[in-house]
Amino acid sequence: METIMELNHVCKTFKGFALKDVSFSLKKGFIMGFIGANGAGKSTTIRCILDLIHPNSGEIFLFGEKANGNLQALKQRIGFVFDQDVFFSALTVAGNARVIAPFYKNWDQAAFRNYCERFDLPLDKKVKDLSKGTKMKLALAVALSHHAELIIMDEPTSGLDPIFRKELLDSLLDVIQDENKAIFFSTHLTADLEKVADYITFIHNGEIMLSEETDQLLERYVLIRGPKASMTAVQAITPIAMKQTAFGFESFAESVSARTLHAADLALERPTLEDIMYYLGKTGRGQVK
Ligand SMILES: Nc1ncnc2c1ncn2[C@@H]1O[C@H](COP(=O)(O)OP(=O)(O)OP(=O)(O)O)[C@@H](O)[C@H]1O
Repeated sequence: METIMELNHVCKTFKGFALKDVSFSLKKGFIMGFIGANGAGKSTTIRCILDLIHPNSGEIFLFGEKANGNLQALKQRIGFVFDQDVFFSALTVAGNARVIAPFYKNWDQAAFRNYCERFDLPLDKKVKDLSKGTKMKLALAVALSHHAELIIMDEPTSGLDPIFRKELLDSLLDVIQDENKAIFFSTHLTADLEKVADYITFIHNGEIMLSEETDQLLERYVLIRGPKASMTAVQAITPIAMKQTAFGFESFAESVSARTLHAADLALERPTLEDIMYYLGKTGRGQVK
């Protein structure tokens, strides 16, 4: 599959924070989730991709073309959603669409109306009177209505109720049926990603800790719980992390190394993405890819 987005050794320094040597890529036909703690550098990375800020070094390619300084043309092929107000607040939803439409060669008014219906968006309501979640729905409807090949979203599900979040995730899965498209989005809601993301990229303190297939990642690690008496056996496999709990201990280890454990009083569990983020972030032990 063809690569649609590629970051090569991107660096950006602010006072007190730096994106360091950020490299990863996304292929057509896939959804990639971008995760990391508050202040890890997700929005900064997305702003670099969209040429809203300029990296100090490194290269970004979109659709095989160098993006820095050339994004105006490429933006036609990108749908983006930010967690901030980007609309004309005094205009209605329909009015905003009228203003935005001419900027996109492939604007599809029928698709926009369809998404408005599907997302329960009131066409005749002024944007300033919409709730935060409804504004997010509008941003999504716009992003999906000009046949973008690459959808980039910064925290699209924040402020959305669980029902709409589910609808949104279903819409993303619909969009990705077209194998020529790809979706990249940051979120703190890792459970959502386990449902839809083919790939996960994890950033920690401005560095990419890992970028790999979600299934592979979830299988790579294991959570081990047991009574204090079994701690020595688990320590012997040199787990990535281990902590005492009220009932014994919890340990986070590579699945491969845990294969040698046979104690009957140990419970081995597949970690969630949140567990993986927590333990790799805390120990700084992600594999740089
Ligand atoms: N224009 C700027 N000038 C100086 N520092 C900045 C600027 N933009 C971002 N930063 C800093 O860069 C760091 C990373 O911020 P960023 O918004 O990329 O994190 P994030 O991973 O998106 O966090 P969150 O999940 O909280 O949204 C933060 O410490 C932030 O204060």
